[in-house]
Amino acid sequence: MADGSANLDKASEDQICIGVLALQGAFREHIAHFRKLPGVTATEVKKKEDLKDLDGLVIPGGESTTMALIAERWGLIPELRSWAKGGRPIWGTCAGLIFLADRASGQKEGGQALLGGLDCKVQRNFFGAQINSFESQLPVPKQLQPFEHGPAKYRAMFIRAPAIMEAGPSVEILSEYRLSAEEQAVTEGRECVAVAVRSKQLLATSFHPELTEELRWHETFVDMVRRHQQGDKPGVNGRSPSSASLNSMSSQRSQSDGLRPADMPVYGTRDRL
Ligand SMILES: NC(=O)CC[C@H](N)C(=O)O
Repeated sequence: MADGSANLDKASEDQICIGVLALQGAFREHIAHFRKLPGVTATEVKKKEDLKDLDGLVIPGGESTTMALIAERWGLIPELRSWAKGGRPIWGTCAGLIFLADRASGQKEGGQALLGGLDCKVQRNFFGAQINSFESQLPVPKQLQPFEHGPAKYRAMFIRAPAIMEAGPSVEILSEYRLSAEEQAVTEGRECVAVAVRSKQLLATSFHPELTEELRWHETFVDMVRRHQQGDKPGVNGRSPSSASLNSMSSQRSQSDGLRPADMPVYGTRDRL
């Protein structure tokens, strides 16, 4: 009995709790992904009390103006700001990236409340309207390479997606999207935009890993959370994942290079090979 309870204590020590802002958008999909990872509890955040025991927070994709309006109406903006001030890890996907950015263009009239903290300028709807949504296979960034499993490309879903147009010196660019000649014609010849970045405890992606079978972005965020708990700095190039996350990683992937998984083939492709 005594041994059993000691094991339980150990298990709960390693357990981390990730909250996903659940006001609007793709929060259920994120929660389902996190729940596939051992040692991770994932929970919805709808009110300030839900922030209390979290180790990490995700701001999902959806519609950033609507999400900001609901958060304001429910009095959550100051609570989120003070939670973020603690330097705890936050991951913003798509609308969540807009939420985290210090500067945004293409906002609706009157703008929207941004949480800020990420020294970036994002352009809302950079890749066009809903009808222009697409998916692409992008090279796995070297910062994810320590997790050496799965294909060398990851599947990125861009849904009315923003792009990161400018990034400050503290921001590490994890992934870029190379623009086609056609796309460059409307971006004054700019060749690529950033679509995934990390800065201190913040991770931000333009695309939606939670809508694919890809788990490596979720594993990366879990690793950031564990490192933060251990008082460690966020991972830098070439560093191996924390031992706890190595233990938690699934070593098998059903995908193989070049094969599109049969999860959500909903959009046309713009592959950058
Ligand atoms: N899929 C998304 O999260 C789209 C974000 C949307 N373009 C916005 O401004 O909020």
